Amino acid sequence: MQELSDELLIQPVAACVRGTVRPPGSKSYTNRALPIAALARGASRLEGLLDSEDTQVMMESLRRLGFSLTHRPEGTVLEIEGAGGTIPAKGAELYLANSGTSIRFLTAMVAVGEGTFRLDGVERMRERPIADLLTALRDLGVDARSVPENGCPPVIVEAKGLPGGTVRVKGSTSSQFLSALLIAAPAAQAPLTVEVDGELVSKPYIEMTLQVIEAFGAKVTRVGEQVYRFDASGYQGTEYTIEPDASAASYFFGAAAATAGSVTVDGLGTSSLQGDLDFVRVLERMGCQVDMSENSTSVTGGSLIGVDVDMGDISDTVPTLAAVACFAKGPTRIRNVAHVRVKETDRLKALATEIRKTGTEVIEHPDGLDIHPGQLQGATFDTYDDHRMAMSLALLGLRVPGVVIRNPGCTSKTYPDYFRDLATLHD
Ligand SMILES: O=C(O)C1=C[C@@H](OP(=O)(O)O)[C@@H](O)[C@H](O)C1
Ligand SMILES: C=C(OP(=O)(O)O)C(=O)O
Repeated sequence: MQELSDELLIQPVAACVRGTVRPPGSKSYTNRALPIAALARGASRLEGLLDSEDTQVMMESLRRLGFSLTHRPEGTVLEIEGAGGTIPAKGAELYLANSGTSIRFLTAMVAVGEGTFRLDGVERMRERPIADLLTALRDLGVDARSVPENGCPPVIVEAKGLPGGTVRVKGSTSSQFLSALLIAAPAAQAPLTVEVDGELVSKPYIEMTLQVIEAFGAKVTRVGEQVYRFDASGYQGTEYTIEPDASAASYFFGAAAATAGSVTVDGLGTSSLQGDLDFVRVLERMGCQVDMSENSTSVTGGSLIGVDVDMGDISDTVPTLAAVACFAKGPTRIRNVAHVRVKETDRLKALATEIRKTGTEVIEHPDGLDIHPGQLQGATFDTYDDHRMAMSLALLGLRVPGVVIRNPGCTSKTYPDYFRDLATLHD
């Protein structure tokens, strides 16, 4: 873990960034593999997992739920003894900080157990919606409710097993509600069919969820477009390797683009299902060269042109693009990402506020941003306790002198060593 003070001055590169990086394990895969391994029969061994706040709160919660987790000295290897579709603890209080995946996945998971489970997080978590998931659980017969009755945490689940049947869930605010039900479904008491009700944001995460479910031996039948049937036969423990995080990789690709440099990300290539790897296709449209092999991806920057892009499927990379767009010739329009207003912070408002400090004109739309690049000046950026604000705004400092990141330690949510790794690319 890096020691960081309250403010970090970003050193501009002399010419451009160059090098190879391997970001830490994927948060999304780690936080799927952990609850699934806990629900499985027998032991699992997870390799390459992410060790950061979002995964620590998941691991700590699984311990509180009575599961046995053993970290190997290698750090990124963990062994976990599954309980065959049950929850050992008869009730627990779980603290999930500001980890959306953790609180959503665990809210559905604890329904398979017995007892009273309370799930809560930081102040901001108490503003992040979970109502659509609670509604779906109640429709299935689970007593699950928002304590303040505003559709947000804290949440209480009075569990007595997850019934089978058919359930519809809304996915227009977050895909995590659907993923949560899919993860719990193989441990239901009877066959369960899960259907998406209406529009679904962040779609690629659903393929990731299904991939992990199947890797742990559960059978899922795709009955129709966004209709999934499970036969309640449960999960089987296994050895599972987690690839690097594609959202984290976006900052290094962004660094190559912003400085007309060249960066290779090791461990992520054509074989990856992580939607955020498609961020490189946006950079390609802006004028970068992208080279992908099965297990690595390289981006080489050149002169950049602005783009008009729908980021609904890859919304965690909105802050990265917003930063890179400041170096392009011509405006960039980011569309279809109203759902980023309910993440760690309202990212559209926060990005507009902070990027304007550089002298760039930014227009905030209900579902996106317009960025009109101009002469850039240094600025001290507030980061709103949002790891992605800190990681993306730092890219501006690679070229603009005087960029300071406030509370750089907030990257510990998903990437504690981010600034150390970014510094390895300096020329
Ligand atoms: O399922 C996942 O692992 C995630 C889904 C996305 O959330 P939404 O579906 O809420 O957009 C993404 O923003 C988050 O970082 C991780
Ligand atoms: C939105 C994010 O995370 P989560 O929803 O899991 O808190 C993120 O990592 O950008």
